[in-house]
Amino acid sequence: MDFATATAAIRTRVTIPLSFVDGYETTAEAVTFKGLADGAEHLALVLGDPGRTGTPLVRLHSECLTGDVFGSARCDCGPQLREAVERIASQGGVLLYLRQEGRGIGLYNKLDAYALQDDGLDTYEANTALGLPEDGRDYTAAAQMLEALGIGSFDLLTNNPDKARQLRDLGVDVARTVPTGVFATHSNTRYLSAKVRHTAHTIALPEFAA
Ligand SMILES: Nc1nc2c(ncn2[C@@H]2O[C@H](COP(=O)(O)OP(=O)(O)OP(=O)(O)O)[C@@H](O)[C@H]2O)c(=O)[nH]1
Ligand SMILES: [Zn+2]
Repeated sequence: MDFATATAAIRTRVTIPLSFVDGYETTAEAVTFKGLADGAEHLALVLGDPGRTGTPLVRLHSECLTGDVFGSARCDCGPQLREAVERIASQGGVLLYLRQEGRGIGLYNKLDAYALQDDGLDTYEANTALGLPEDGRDYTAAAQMLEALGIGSFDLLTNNPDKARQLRDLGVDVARTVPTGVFATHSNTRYLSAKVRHTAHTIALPEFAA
């Protein structure tokens, strides 16, 4: 890895048994860090055996309190997170749970943006109308976490081309991107189609969402 940021170090590793409401169970090693570039409390979950298949699977999941915790149907973050845990546990790899709520603008700003969306703006236009970036995420801390964990070349589970682009620009060895699931419903179609329009996400939208 070759990026111009100080190296981060592992702070604590602790085992957490995971038990989901649908019955799926696995075990994660939760890892915390010292010296992350943005000072946030990002968390890594090491799942399965990352060295077993030769190519670990990695996901950078940005925090979404409403979707991840409360099951909000305005987005598909909750089902994506659930899918990622199982796929990574099966291949072996790491889920980076990044504290980048609302694509980096924070929870309250995201909810302000939701209110503007209810008046007709799309998810990116609403950020701009608030004087905030469409997508304020920087993945330097993610690169530091992968380096501290000793993850070399890996598959990146994402439909967002900016994640792979930023990591590669930081010198991270993304072998290939693997598409993450898209969980389209009538409630989140505007959110998904805005991703395709604004950030060229590789999402095949179902008929009702296109
Ligand atoms: N500002 C804003 N953020 C949103 C909105 N809906 C969801 N988010 C945030 O978008 C982020 C979704 O992150 P990710 O799951 O990494 O999704 P992604 O960037 O599309 O990338 P992939 O899922 O990897 O393809 C989370 O931080 C959510 O809180 C919205 O309407 N406005
Ligand atoms: Zn979400």
